Amino acid sequence: MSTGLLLEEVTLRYGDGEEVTSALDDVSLHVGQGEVIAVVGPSGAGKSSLLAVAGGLTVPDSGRVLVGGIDLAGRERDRARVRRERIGYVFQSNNLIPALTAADQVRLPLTFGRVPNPRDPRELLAEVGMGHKADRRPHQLSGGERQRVGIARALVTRPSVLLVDEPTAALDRRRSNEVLELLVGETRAHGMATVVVTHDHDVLRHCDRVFEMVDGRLTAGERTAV
Ligand SMILES: Nc1ncnc2c1ncn2[C@@H]1O[C@H](COP(=O)(O)OP(=O)(O)OP(=O)(O)O)[C@@H](O)[C@H]1O
Repeated sequence: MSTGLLLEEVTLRYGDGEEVTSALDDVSLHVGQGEVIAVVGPSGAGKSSLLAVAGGLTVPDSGRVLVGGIDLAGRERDRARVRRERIGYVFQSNNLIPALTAADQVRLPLTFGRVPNPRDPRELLAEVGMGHKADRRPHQLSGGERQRVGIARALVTRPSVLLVDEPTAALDRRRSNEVLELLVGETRAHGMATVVVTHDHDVLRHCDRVFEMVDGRLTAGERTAV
């Protein structure tokens, strides 16, 4: 059984006839447990498509996607369960629900269905350095603090795969580094396979490997040249 995240010869096309776009063109990738990879590339290259397929939100036209050894090719109901229990999503820092306190944001993923072995939301907030602000709402938090809450929310189900989209977009250099250190630390401590899509070159030095996506194709990239 493969662990972490495995994509095998994945293709995803949009449109038909002469208007076909290959959003993902024969993409293969293995991200091991405890490993953080970065994906960079120009706008429209297929990075969001990669996250959508890896997260079981979009079913590819061909190829296989395995999350913690589980094939996402099954029924939608099974895929929804894998999404809920095994995949964590972190988006840009403005992705919290305005009316909810930090503690309630982190609890939220546990309200959509049974989760086998959740982490304690308050303990988790303390672990990401937000224990003292657990009762605050998003507008009472800084961008970096909101991002920490978003990370805690993604971790509460103990996911095996963590998908992270532009985590530093709204942050200054110091906050960006802190958020990346947190993501890498959590990835190592909990044996997740973490994929970070980014335009921020500062992010790359925190990652174990860097990939470049161009026209739907994924290739090993250089930390400095991309
Ligand atoms: N629902 C859709 N219908 C048709 N084409 C789509 C759809 N979603 C994405 N595409 C196309 O697929 C390609 C890959 O898009 P994708 O959003 O994955 O790129 P991206 O690398 O995430 O871009 P960005 O950095 O701008 O977010 C693009 O050519 C895009 O126009």
